[in-house]
Amino acid sequence: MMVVGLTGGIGSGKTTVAGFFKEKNVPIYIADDAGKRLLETSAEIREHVIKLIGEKAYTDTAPNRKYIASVVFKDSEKLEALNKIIHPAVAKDFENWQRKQKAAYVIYEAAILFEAGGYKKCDINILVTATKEEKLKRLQERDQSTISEIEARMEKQWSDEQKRKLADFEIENHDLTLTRSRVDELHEIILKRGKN
Ligand SMILES: CC(C)(COP(=O)(O)OP(=O)(O)OC[C@H]1O[C@@H](n2cnc3c(N)ncnc32)[C@H](O)[C@@H]1O)[C@@H](O)C(=O)NCCC(=O)NCCS
Ligand SMILES: Nc1ncnc2c1ncn2[C@@H]1O[C@H](COP(=O)(O)OP(=O)(O)OP(=O)(O)O)[C@@H](O)[C@H]1O
Repeated sequence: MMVVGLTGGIGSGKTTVAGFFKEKNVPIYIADDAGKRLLETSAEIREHVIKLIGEKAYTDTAPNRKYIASVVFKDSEKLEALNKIIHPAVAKDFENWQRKQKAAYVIYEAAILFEAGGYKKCDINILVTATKEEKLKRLQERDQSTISEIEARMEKQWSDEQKRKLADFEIENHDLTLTRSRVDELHEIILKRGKN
């Protein structure tokens, strides 16, 4: 079974594109969601995160995501250490999930697919892009984030130029109708590759 990596900068439309593949009954694994779930449920991760970020990282048993974000997105070392805690657990969780899937291919959607090296385990890698203006507008509408909060995250991610060098395909996600037809096209290409 092939693994297709799907990534893109914050607000580029990764989750939206993953939804279009889901409509074609392609199993979708959202790494961000797995990271969130493990942060909430793994006692081992909780212990490591509190050691790294302090007691305020959790209120009772729930992770304080806003607080953790406020620390790590302005401290590259702490972000890297947090990634080292969460990513291996997500990789194991993905392998268990993938074993249960019955499909020609699955999608592994991850915000930092290239930065964290996950693309090396994928047979094909798709990059979703949009203009900075589009991303800022979408995120302000979706999350009511401030521009500085969004830019703090953008600075911790590679540029589209860097990602393009490692991507097999790009989806320029401007008009949703065109994006949907691009997904249809890539779906056929992926199925053909799987047959060869
Ligand atoms: C710091 C955390 C708690 C902030 O949670 P929050 O709910 O505010 O953000 P969320 O997880 O929904 O991420 C929103 C967006 O932020 C960006 N982002 C998240 N993690 C990272 C990271 N490690 N590096 C760069 N950008 C990131 C991505 O564009 C992501 O789509 C969370 O992002 C986190 O645990 N990140 C580190 C682990 C990780 O890399 N998770 C994502 C893949 S497993
Ligand atoms: N082509 C588009 N036109 C208009 N709005 C869009 C388009 N694509 C996505 N959106 C909207 O922009 C917001 C961000 O899209 P989405 O959540 O898919 O991005 P993402 O890359 O997964 O973001 P994150 O990195 O935060 O997870 C959502 O509210 C989504 O509905």
